[in-house]
Amino acid sequence: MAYAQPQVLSGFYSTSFNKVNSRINQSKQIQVCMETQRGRRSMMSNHSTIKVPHVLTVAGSDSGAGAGIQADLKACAARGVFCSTVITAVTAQNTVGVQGVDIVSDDFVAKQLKSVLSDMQVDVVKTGMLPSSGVVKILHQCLREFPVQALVVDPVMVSTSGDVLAGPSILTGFREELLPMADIVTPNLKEASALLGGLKVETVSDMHSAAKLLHDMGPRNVLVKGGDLPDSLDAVDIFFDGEDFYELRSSRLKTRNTHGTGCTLASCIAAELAKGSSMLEAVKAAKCFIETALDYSKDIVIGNGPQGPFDHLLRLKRNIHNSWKQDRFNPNDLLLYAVTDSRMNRKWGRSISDAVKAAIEGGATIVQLREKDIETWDFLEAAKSCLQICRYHGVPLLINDRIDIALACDADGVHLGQSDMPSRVARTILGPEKIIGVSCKTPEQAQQAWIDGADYIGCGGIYPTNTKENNRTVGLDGLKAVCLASNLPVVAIGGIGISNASPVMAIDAPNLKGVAVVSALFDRECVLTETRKLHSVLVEATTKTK
Ligand SMILES: Nc1ncnc2c1ncn2[C@@H]1O[C@H](COP(=O)(O)OP(=O)(O)O)[C@@H](O)[C@H]1O
Ligand SMILES: Cc1ncc(COP(=O)(O)O)c(N)n1
Ligand SMILES: [Mg+2]
Repeated sequence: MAYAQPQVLSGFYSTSFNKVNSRINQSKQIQVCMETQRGRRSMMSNHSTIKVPHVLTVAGSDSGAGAGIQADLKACAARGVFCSTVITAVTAQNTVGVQGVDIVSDDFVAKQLKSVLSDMQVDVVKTGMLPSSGVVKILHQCLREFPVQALVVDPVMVSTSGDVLAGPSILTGFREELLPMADIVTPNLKEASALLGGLKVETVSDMHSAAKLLHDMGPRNVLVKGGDLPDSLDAVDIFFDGEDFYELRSSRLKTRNTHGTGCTLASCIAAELAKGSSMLEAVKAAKCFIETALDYSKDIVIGNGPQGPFDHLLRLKRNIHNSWKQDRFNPNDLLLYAVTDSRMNRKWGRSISDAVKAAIEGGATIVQLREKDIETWDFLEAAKSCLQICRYHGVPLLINDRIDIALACDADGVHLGQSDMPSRVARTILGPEKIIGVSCKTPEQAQQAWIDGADYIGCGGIYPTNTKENNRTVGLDGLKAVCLASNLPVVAIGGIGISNASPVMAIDAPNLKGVAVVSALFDRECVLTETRKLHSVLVEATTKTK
């Protein structure tokens, strides 16, 4: 079967996703910027207890720390998820290859599995090196006894260096026990071929066929990874959910440091699932992470062999290198901008921090506290507790108007109106590292905000709204004029919700990064559900080719 040739998108980190309709064989090109795909919906149960998203990896140890358990731990740490470990084998491994394998006994694997699963509220299990059919059987039994939210199976068989990590004896266990209970299986070309009894899997077209055949073995989703596709300019993976095929393409980085990409990809998928992402979102986020991490690490030198490890913790490194400019504000964080309103919270009987927590669980990517009618003391206390929640999830917290509150709680920045403190004065007070946003209705105001050292512009009201009295509506034309005139990223605000966010995002302006919402999230019974719905709408809108 021939598949439509996807167009390769240009630009830095331009992972692209090409949905191929399985029936009519037409393709739809969609692009996702990796930074917008951060899953942030972890599960927190109530005010005082925080449920940490938890992945359990069942895999082998790699002494060189590029792959296996070590890669899984680092990948989960990088994605903000707790990771526990059941070790199935200890390998003596470096950048040259695998010098030895010591298999952990079936009984002791069972003991580790029971220890963790019986006690630690695991959300997602991810498997890597399973060196014997006995281990596959034990895992199958344990997962029946202790069911988890999702199972990610990376059917590791041979290392990149060509050394065997699990022999053909495990194939039956995979086919009969693990794949039918898997939510996703992520074979590379060789593994897909082995699972399919030696079928040739060498081209993108072969990968489509393999994904379909593997899906028939029972897993809910299949990702056939094309890291080893010969002569491919892109790193192409094929995702099949049983209905549609997606070609996930990212630029192929020229680097020797690709040892552990498969383990990392599967762990990232597991981590995103544990945080509440859908499968496709999780896979896209994981693919984007690999591309960024490989690019960041392409020139590092560890070891003398042909297969180096890469650096998973690039974010921490960036901080160490003090390049704060990249880290302090990411314009893509404007995607789903939640603005609180104390009146609405009172109406629905929830605290500010409960509202913020639910919005973040639903996918809010930045939060602004806009509390017009509370005492300073109460505002500061609320800001402190919201900041704790935001920091935990890596979501920036801004304060509306009140520079004093922002400074007192060390929030990430402020949002200012045209009649508040001018942004150039705010910048001198707050210093270079804080985020400053400014509300603008006209191209002139947008130009001024840039001159004054703001980081982003809030443009609105787009549609009529009751949240802000006497607020002139600028409409989609006004938004477009501001975007065109602005050197800064823009977030649209005013009367936007699930039903009308798509046309806003569809205006042809690359610096329009997202929508800010008040009532659509907070004047509703369930903030979490509404935020989730809006998040899906925005992800869909930003991934469609304009
Ligand atoms: N040089 C590369 N540049 C960009 N992405 C890559 C590169 N090599 C592998 N990948 C990606 O890393 C992930 C793991 O793929 P692969 O290397 O095929 O699996 P495995 O490590 O299990 O053999 C895939 O998403 C693949 O596209
Ligand atoms: C313990 C262990 N698990 C998995 C892999 C596969 O990783 P890669 O395919 O990148 O070599 C590995 N080399 N070692
Ligand atoms: Mg690899």
